[in-house]
Formats: sequence, C-alpha cells, structure tokens
Amino acid sequence: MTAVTVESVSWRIGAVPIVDDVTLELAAGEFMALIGPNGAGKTSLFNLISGLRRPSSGRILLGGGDVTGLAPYRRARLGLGRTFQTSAVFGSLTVAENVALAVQARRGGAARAWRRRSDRQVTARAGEILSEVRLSPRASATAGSLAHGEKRKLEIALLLAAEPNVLLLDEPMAGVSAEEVPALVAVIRDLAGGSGRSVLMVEHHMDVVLDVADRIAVLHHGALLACDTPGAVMADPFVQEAYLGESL
Ligand SMILES: Nc1ncnc2c1ncn2[C@@H]1O[C@H](COP(=O)(O)OP(=O)(O)OP(=O)(O)O)[C@@H](O)[C@H]1O
Repeated sequence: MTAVTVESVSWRIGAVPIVDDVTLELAAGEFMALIGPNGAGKTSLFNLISGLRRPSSGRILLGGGDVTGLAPYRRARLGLGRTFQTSAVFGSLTVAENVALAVQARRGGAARAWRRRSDRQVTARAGEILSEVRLSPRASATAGSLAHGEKRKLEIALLLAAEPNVLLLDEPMAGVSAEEVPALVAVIRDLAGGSGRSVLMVEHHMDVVLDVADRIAVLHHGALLACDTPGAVMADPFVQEAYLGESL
C-alpha cells in the first residue's frame, strides 16, 4: 500500500523549474530520507506534498486519493503531519500539559462525544505519546526549560497527537547538540514501521540518514537523481559524480 505518491510533479517559478518532474512513492510503514545540497528543492517538495504550494503540473496522492487541489488542513485531516523549524510549544506549560492540549484539540475537533469523556482518556493518550518519544521522565518539566533535543521530541509528540499516518520531518536534528543526537535518533527511528506510519525526512546529517532510512531519495537541481536503498544510493556513480566535492 502506498502512503504518498508524487506523480510527475513540477513546480516552476516563471520558466525556472524548482521541482522538476519528480515521481516517487512512499510505502506504508516506510522511512524515506530526502537529501540533496542546499537549494536542491527539498523544502519545496515538502511544501508541495503538504499543500502549501500547488504544483505547476503533476499530482500528489495520499493513500491513493488525489489531494493535489486540497488545502494543507484538509491533508492534515487525511493523516498528513509535518514539523516545522519554528516550534509551536507553550513554554510556560509543562511537557505533559502541552501534549494533553494537543490530544484534546484533535479529539474535540474530531467528535463532540469526546468532550463528554473523561480527561483521563486524554491524559492516558498523552502519556502513551510521551512514552513513545521518550519524554516521560520530563513530563512535569516546563516546556521552556527543555534542551533543544528534548524540545524536538516534544514537537514530534505534538505532531503524534493528531494521529497522523504520514510524517514529514524537516531537518529534525537542526540546532540539536551532538550529545543529544543519539537520543533523538532513537525516537525518530521508531516513528515508522510497525505502526504502519510512514516518514519522509529531510536531513543533512548523513550518519543519521544512513542509520534510519529504508530508502534515500536524492534531489539535484529539483530533479530526482536516485531513490533506492542506502547502500545502492551511496554506490550510485551518478550520485557520486553529482556530489563530487559537494556535501550531501
Ligand atoms: N518562493 C520562492 N521564490 C523564489 N525562489 C524560490 C522560492 N522557494 C524556493 N526558491 C528557490 O528554489 C530553490 C530550491 O529551494 P528549496 O528551499 O526548496 O531547497 P532546499 O533543498 O530545501 O534547500 P536547503 O537545504 O537550503 O533548505 C532555491 O534556489 C530557492 O532559492
């Protein structure tokens, strides 16, 4: 089953192709990394998938359904979650309160009946999510007091509260200290897979990419240069040639 299909998608500004005829499929449960040098079009492709931009041509499908014309919030309702570099965390509330609010917001919006149900269910779900992102020991800390890596985990927790089946992660390691990277990688690695959740992640740290990705998609000047297993991509002569002297 395919979670996301990008079908011959191009996005042009004037005559300049920023994303150039990209076709790729993210399978259910798959972890795919999207790499490429600065300006390759990674963020633009994320914007096209999440609906912030409309393609000049081509189609975007979620779970097999065409969402090319749908606004971002409609795609979110269909199970697409995206992290941004800027954080939407309430710094003066505790970690647990932040997650509980996000769970409540989702449930309140989804069905009125939830309002009549006990707060305990919200607290329980928030607790499960905190456990999944390994933040339970920090549940009663104020969000504003978290280290960068912990804040990233909280942002992921807020995303999970919407119960997405596809996650778009935009440079989750950015700004995180080297000591915090392994703990954050451990959380991110487990986001896809058994749950059926799929992840598409833009990340510049190649050690992280090679650690977590089932497949790596390589963008180069807006076009898809390769999309294969980490071993095959690293051995690809076109990838090597394209990146000779350039940092991935
Ligand atoms: N709204 C826009 N108007 C004009 N040019 C744009 C716009 N958005 C993106 N671009 C250009 O498109 C190209 C791709 O940008 P994009 O941010 O998608 O690349 P990226 O691979 O995410 O880069 P980085 O790794 O630096 O984040 C860049 O040359 C950028 O300047």
